[in-house]
Amino acid sequence: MLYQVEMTVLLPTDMPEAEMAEIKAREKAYAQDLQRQKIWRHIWRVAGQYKNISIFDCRDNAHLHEVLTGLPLYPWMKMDVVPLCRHPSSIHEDDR
Ligand SMILES: O=C(O)C[C@H]1C=CC(=O)O1
Repeated sequence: MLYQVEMTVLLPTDMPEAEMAEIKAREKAYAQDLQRQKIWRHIWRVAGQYKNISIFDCRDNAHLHEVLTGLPLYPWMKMDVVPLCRHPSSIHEDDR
């Protein structure tokens, strides 16, 4: 199942820089691993904001929940999830 997820990152301004850098490094590794597994299909930066719009391909809602709550930045994120289904005019066979 495909999901559009909008993630807004809201880090506290008083978080020590070293801690922030360590969390962001773990986040990047986690995100890139999921992209290699084809679970995190697309990620786009929303211009001018600490926010991304992503497409996930998960087995079901529980799998998406597991993936999102596993994000190292999850405690500092606002998530907006939109479940997607195939558009009848799509030419992409892997849109499900
Ligand atoms: O930068 C972000 O949008 C937040 C987060 C999502 C993937 C990643 O590497 O960081």
